Amino acid sequence: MKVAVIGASGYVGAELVFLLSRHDKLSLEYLVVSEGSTSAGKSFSQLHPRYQGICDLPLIAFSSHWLEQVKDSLDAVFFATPHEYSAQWASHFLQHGIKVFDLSGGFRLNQPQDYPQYYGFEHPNNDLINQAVYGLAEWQRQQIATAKLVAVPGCYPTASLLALKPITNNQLHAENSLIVVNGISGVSGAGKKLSMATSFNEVSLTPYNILQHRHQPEISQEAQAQVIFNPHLAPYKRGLLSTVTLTLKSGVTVADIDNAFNTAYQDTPLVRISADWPKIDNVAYTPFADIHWQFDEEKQVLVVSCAIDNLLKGAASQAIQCANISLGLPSHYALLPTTASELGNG
Ligand SMILES: NC(=O)C1=CN([C@@H]2O[C@H](COP(=O)(O)OP(=O)(O)OC[C@H]3O[C@@H](n4cnc5c(N)ncnc54)[C@H](OP(=O)(O)O)[C@@H]3O)[C@@H](O)[C@H]2O)C=CC1
Ligand SMILES: CC(=O)N[C@@H](CCC(=O)OP(=O)(O)O)C(=O)O
Repeated sequence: MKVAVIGASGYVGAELVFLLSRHDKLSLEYLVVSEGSTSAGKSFSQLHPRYQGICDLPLIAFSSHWLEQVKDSLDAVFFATPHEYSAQWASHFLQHGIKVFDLSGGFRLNQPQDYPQYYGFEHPNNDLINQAVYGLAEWQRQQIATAKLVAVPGCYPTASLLALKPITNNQLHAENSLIVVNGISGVSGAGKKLSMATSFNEVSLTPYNILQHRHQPEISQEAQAQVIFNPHLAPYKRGLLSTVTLTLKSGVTVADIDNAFNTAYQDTPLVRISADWPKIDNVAYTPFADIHWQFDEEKQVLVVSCAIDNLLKGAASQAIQCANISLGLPSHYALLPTTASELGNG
C-alpha cells in the first residue's frame, strides 16, 4: 500500500512516519505539510533529528497541483492535520480512490450540528460524515476492513472507550446513572503549536475545558451512554490516563465484569488487562493500552482505568492498526515492540 502523511512536521505525523518507515506492507511515498509551512523544503530528519537515517524524505508543501500529480500513485493517505483541514480535503482524495485515515476529529462525530459547537466550524461535507467509520481498532475490525474513510479516535476517547465499552456494550451499567470520565494527558497532547498553557514555566496539573470538551460527545456517542468528561493537563510529555467511575445494574457480579473484559480483549495483544492499576511509564512510547478495574459490590460502583501513549495508541499506532486491518492483517502487525529498548525508550 503506497501512502502519504499529511501533517508530517507535527508530533503525530512524526510518530506515523517512524512506524511507516519500519512497516514492510506500507510504503511511505510522500511527506506533506501545509502550503505556507516553514518546514516545506526541509527533510523530515532536519525537523526530527532522532530519525536521521530512518527517514530523510523531503517535506512537500500541500497543493492541489501536487494531489493531481500523485493521485494515481497513492493507495492511502494519513491526515495528521487540524480538524477543519481534514474535513475539507478528505473528499478530494477519496474521489481518486485513495483511502483516508484521518487522525484528526474531522469525521468522528455523527451529528453535523455538533461540529460548530465542539469544533468551531460548519462541517463542509455532511454526506461524508455518514461514510466515515470510527477507527477504535479492537472494537470496529469488521467495519474498518472495508472502510474508505476511517475516523481514528482521539487520545482521550481511545483510553476512555477501551475502559468503558466492555461494560456499556453488555449493558452492565445502571440506566441513566452518572458516568464520570477523568482524563489526564501529557503536554504533547496539545501538539507542537506554541501556547502559554503548554509553555514549560506555566504547565501545572489542571482541569481544562470542563463540561465543554469535544471528546465528551465522542465518548458518549461511541459508548452509547452519556458521560461527563473531565480532561486534565499534566506537566510531563507523553502519556494519558483515563479513569472511569460508574454504577452497575444491581445483581452484576465480579464474574460478569471479568467475563466482559476478558471476552473483549482475549485476542488483542496491544490491549493488556493488568493485575495492578496502570502506569503511564509502562505504556509511554509504546502502542499498548493497559487496563485495570476494581468493583465495590456493596455500592455496585465500578472504577476502570486505562493508560496509553497519546501519540501512539491515542493516534499514530492506532492509525497503523486500522491500516493493517484494511490490508487484512492482524491489527498489531509490525507494531509489537521486539526489544527492551522499544519498550518506552523515552
Ligand atoms: N497530540 C496528540 O496527542 C493527538 C493529536 N491528535 C490529532 O492529530 C492531529 C495532529 O496533531 P499534532 O501532531 O499533535 O499537532 P501538531 O500541531 O504537532 O501538528 C499539526 C500538523 O498539521 C500541519 N498543518 C497545520 N495547518 C495545516 C494546514 N492548513 N494544512 C495542512 N497541514 C497543516 C502542521 O504542519 P505545518 O504547520 O508545518 O504546515 C503540522 O505538521 C490533530 O488533528 C490532533 O487533534 C489525535 C490524537 C492525539
Ligand atoms: C493536552 C491536550 O491539549 N490534549 C488535546 C487532545 C488531543 C487529541 O487527541 O484529541 P483530538 O484528536 O481530538 O485533537 C485537547 O484536549 O484538545
